[in-house]
Amino acid sequence: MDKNTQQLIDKGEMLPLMEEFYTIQGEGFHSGKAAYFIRIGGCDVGCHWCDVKESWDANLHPPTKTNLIINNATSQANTVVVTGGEPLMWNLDYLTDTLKNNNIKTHIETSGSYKLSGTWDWICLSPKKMKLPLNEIYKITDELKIIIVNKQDFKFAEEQASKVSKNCKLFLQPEWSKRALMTPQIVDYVMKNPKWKISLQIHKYLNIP
Ligand SMILES: C[S@@+](CC[C@H](N)C(=O)[O-])C[C@H]1O[C@@H](n2cnc3c(N)ncnc32)[C@H](O)[C@@H]1O
Ligand SMILES: Nc1nc2[nH]cc(C(=O)O)c2c(=O)[nH]1
Ligand code: SF4
Ligand SMILES: [Mg+2]
Repeated sequence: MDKNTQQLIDKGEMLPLMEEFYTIQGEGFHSGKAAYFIRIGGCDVGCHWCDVKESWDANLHPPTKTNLIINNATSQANTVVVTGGEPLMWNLDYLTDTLKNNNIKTHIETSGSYKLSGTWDWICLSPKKMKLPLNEIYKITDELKIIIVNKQDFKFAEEQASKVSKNCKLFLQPEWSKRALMTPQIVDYVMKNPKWKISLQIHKYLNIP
């Protein structure tokens, strides 16, 4: 990569964009809400069940001018969800400052394993055992979303819930390929522990992006 592109990436004026699409938020607290998704490439967390492994190698996703992404988003939506890959691998200050100047709500989906950048109206933290969130994000996270792959993940969920603020919304989401086995266990767990809610990936049931 040339020096100029690298400098623009460092300033957040370019980002390795994988895809952008206007859809319905399918997960968690804002499930059902129309939102423009910006998926930035690059992730080194390595969840074996990740549903966007194509995002992992940032080099496969061309550096794109952040202003172009912003223009596309603001012409279509009033809420943007920044996801990846792991979006916090990149400087998101320029993206979110400009979106907010345009009165767009900024939401992020993150594992929290990199330093926070950007200004957020909504932070959805989905911690991963292989690369835990940095401590700084727990207290400011609006929503904790734990992926349930097996029974041990309920214990992990409670450990992670003990670190967030008391106002943080708590969600358990079945890992997609294990949903037949784990969804009934989540239903049972939520009825016994009603501080949690279940989050289904409704976009996958609706066959939308
Ligand atoms: C693809 S990740 C990208 C953002 C960030 N890397 C993260 O993990 O939060 C977006 C959301 O999808 C969840 N997710 C990924 N693969 C999944 C799967 N197979 N089943 C259920 N949820 C999944 C993640 O835990 C995260 O909450
Ligand atoms: N519709 C829809 N909702 C989503 N919520 C979180 C997603 C993500 O991949 O981060 C996602 C996604 O990929 N599609
Ligand atoms: S942290 Fe997110 S993007 Fe990275 S592997 Fe895990 S689910 Fe996929
Ligand atoms: Mg997804």
